[in-house]
Amino acid sequence: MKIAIPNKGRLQQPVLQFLNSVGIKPLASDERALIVPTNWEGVQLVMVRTEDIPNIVEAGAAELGITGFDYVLESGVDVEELVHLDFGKAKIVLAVPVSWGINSPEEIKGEIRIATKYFNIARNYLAQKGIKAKLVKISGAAEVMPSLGAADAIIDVMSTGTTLKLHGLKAIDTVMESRAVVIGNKDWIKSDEAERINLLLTLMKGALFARNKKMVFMNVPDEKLDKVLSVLPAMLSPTLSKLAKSDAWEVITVIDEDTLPEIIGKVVANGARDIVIVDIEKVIK
Ligand SMILES: Nc1ncnc2c1ncn2[C@@H]1O[C@H](COP(=O)(O)OP(=O)(O)OP(=O)(O)O)[C@@H](O)[C@H]1O
Ligand SMILES: O=P(O)(O)OC[C@H]1O[C@H](OP(=O)(O)OP(=O)(O)O)[C@H](O)[C@@H]1O
Ligand SMILES: [Mg+2]
Repeated sequence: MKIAIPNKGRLQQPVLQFLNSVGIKPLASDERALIVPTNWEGVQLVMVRTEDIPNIVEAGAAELGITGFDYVLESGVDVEELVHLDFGKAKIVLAVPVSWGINSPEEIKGEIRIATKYFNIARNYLAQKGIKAKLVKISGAAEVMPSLGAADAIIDVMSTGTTLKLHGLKAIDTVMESRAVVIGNKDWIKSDEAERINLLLTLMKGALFARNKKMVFMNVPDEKLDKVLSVLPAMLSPTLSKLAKSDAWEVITVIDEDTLPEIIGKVVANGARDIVIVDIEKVIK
């Protein structure tokens, strides 16, 4: 089975870390190798350009691929969107010079030139909004185009907004939101690999679900148990076991990292003791 992943760029490291959390690790091979074996027998990583991954998967050259959702839309391919991931988050925005003094696309006057590498996404967006524009196709460094005079405005990817600001531009509308996604070839389900691909997808969802979640163990005296349970969330319900040598319970539960400080504060106030917090690797549902 082949999984197409970015060979460079900002998605490469998070994708490798994510695969690592699923248990797939590239085996050492020539640094310049574009097809890399992994510790999973028969699973190979195909290292290609992030924007080429949708086409490679659609063509069936790789059963699975991990890329940005923006590139999936832009390439207009017919692939399965299998698992939406929690990294590579960015927005595609319409940005104009701050000096125009406008705050929305409706305020744009006349026909403008817009530089973008998201040609198809931009064309659809402009048609939908009824904005008259000529698209200037570029392949990067969009922010410099207005000051160069190559375009009046841009449709480009933004995360912190620092690059826009640095170039005297301002986002006036969000065209789409993007993050990394696992895509699959439409025919994969019929392939010999279907069973292994399904196992892999289950592990991926498990690793994703387990992120930012902690397993929490605590001891609670019998008379405090109801009060402690009342402040605990759990996937189904907390697990309870009676401690052998005292009139107390061990309570085991899963807590979201974001809410952990608040909940730990509450259980301590309600009488829980000896609290142990551990990372969860995967949750298979
Ligand atoms: N701040 C950001 N800037 C650009 N892309 C981002 C950002 N945050 C997330 N992404 C996502 O990462 C992917 C871009 O990766 P890609 O490898 O094409 O470009 P890169 O990281 O800019 O590398 P390069 O442009 O040098 O090839 C897109 O799917 C995009 O949505
Ligand atoms: O909102 P920000 O946090 O400032 O990030 C957005 C910038 O990052 C990317 O540039 P990159 O360095 O990838 O160069 P590129 O445009 O040549 O791909 C993107 O194209 C923007 O320029
Ligand atoms: Mg880039």
